[in-house]
Amino acid sequence: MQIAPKGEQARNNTALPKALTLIEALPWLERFHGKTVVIKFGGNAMVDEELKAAFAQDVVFLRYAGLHPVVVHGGGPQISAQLDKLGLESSFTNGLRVTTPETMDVVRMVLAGQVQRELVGLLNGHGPFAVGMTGEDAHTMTAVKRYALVDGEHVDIGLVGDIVNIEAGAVKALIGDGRIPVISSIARGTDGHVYNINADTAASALAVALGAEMLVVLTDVEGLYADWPNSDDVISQLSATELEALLPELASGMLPKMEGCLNAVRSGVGTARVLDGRVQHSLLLEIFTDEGIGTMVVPDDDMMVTGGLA
Ligand SMILES: Nc1ncnc2c1ncn2[C@@H]1O[C@H](COP(=O)(O)OP(=O)(O)O)[C@@H](O)[C@H]1O
Ligand SMILES: CC(=O)N[C@@H](CCC(=O)OP(=O)(O)O)C(=O)O
Repeated sequence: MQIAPKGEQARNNTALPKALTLIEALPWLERFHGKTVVIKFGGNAMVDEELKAAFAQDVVFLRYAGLHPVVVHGGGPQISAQLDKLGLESSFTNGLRVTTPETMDVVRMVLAGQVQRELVGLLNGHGPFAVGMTGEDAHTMTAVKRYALVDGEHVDIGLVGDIVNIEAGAVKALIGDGRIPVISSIARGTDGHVYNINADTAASALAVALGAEMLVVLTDVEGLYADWPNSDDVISQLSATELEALLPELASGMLPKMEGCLNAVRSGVGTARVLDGRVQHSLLLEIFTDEGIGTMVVPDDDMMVTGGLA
């Protein structure tokens, strides 16, 4: 038994700020309780063990707070490292990996066999929550071959797919069972082939199919820079129409992310956010505190609302 001297706990001046921080989360808890949040965890944000562990804590926190988190993960750098180890060439066209059948085997092995397994393991360190799957499972994601548009020409980039259908039943069943689906961006083709899908595109399509409240993309920059690479001023909020106007200027990895955000908010997702995954607990800070961090894309008619409350 431990007995505290009378009044000591109440006078303890470190307690109040902690309580106030918790109370700051109350309106957001009220707002997001029971809502689905699709979180894309980019390969570039998985830079160290501490960050990955903090990410897992945040996702489980969301689950305990009554939200329904769904994780779609990337793994581009991890795939490139493995291809390199195997002496296989790796190249990108318009931010998409040129995917030969041999490359596809490595993509599948790294995403479903390594990255997804690691995230599932970290999440399940907190309880029996995470279930890993790929878009192939239960026909969750169906794709057709995608061509890259280069100087007006359609260029063949191999087994890269565009999602044409999402069958969200399996993911919804997992959510209904209190699980946290962890999904690799691989799809079954209408032609029976297996396709490599950009993970931002997959997360966006899934957010739409699930009727998610929010799409959150964790990457390795603070958000969308207004004038990249010349300045690091981050656009904190923009409307779908404003984003659409910016798309032609965007380069490399940012293009599929912002296209995904645009597609999401134009198709009924409440907001889409790009956050710095290198900042520990950026997910919790974004969802449960008043200071929005990163870039938030809102539907055109929500543009008047500020501070993250779209
Ligand atoms: N306007 C922009 N604002 C921020 N980053 C940009 C912009 N345009 C291009 N980028 C690049 O996009 C990268 C993020 O995309 P990517 O490397 O594919 O990340 P991830 O692995 O998280 O999907 C940034 O590191 C940056 O180099
Ligand atoms: C078609 C295509 O480019 N697929 C990606 C899939 C992984 C991914 O998107 O990972 P990040 O989010 O970490 O970039 C690739 O092969 O790298």
